[in-house]
Amino acid sequence: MNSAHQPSTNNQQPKLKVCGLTKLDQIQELISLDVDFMGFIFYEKSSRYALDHLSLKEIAEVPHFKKVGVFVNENLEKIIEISGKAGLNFIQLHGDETSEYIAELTKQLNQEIKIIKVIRIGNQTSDELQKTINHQPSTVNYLLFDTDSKAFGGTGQTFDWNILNNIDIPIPYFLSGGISLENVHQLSTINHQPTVLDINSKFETEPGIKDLKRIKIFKNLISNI
Ligand SMILES: O=C(O)c1ccccc1N[C@@H]1O[C@H](COP(=O)(O)O)[C@@H](O)[C@H]1O
Repeated sequence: MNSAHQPSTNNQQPKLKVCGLTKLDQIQELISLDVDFMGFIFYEKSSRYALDHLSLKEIAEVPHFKKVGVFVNENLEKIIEISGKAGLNFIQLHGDETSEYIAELTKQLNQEIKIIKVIRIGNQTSDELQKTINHQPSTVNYLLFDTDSKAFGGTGQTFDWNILNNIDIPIPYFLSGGISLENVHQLSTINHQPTVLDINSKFETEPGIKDLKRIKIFKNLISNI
C-alpha cells in the first residue's frame, strides 16, 4: 500500500451497507430502499450465519450488484467456492488474515471481486494502527474499521472514532462497530469521512432480523449529511 498517499477528507455523502441479512423479504425491502451494500455472514459461529437461513442459490439470485460476503479466518477454497456459488461482489475479511493469505486469495479469486480488509480496533496506539494500515497489500480495495472483540464482530460496541483523526487512511474505508441512530451525529468529529457506513446489530429486533423502520430513518439521516 502506498503510504505516501495524501489523506483526503472525502466530503461525499456516505453510502450504506446493511450487514447480517438472513431473510429474503427483508432483502427485497432493502433493495427497494436503495441500500448500497448487502452483507451476508459466512462465519458459522455467528448468530447471523447466512447459510442457516438461505441457500447459496437464493443469495446468488438476489438482484443486487454489491453483495458482500463476511468471512473470518476461513480457508481459501471455501471462500472461492462460496463467492462463486453465491455470486458475491465483495469479500470482507474480518479475522486475522495475513498479507500472504490475501495475496493468495487475490490470485485465486475472480478478478472482479473486491477485497475489504477489516482492521479491528482495540487498545493499539495510533502508530501501531498506522503500521497495520501501511502493511496491507495493494490488492486490498477497501479498509473497514470495527471494534475488536473475541467474537470478531457484530457486538454493537463502538470504538473511539477519534483515533481515525490521528492516522492516514490511504484508500476508501467502511466504518462499523455499533453504529446507531443515537451515535451517528458524532460522525462529524471524523476528519476523513468514511465512504461507507456499515450497520448491523443496532438495527435488529433479534440477530439477523432487521428493524426496517429504523434503517429507513437512518438512511434519511445520512442522506442529509
Ligand atoms: O455480525 C456478526 O455476527 C459478525 C460476526 C463475526 C464477524 C463479523 C460480524 N459482523 C460484522 O461486524 C461489524 C459490526 O457490527 P455491529 O454494528 O457492531 O453489530 C459489521 O461490519 C458486520 O459486518
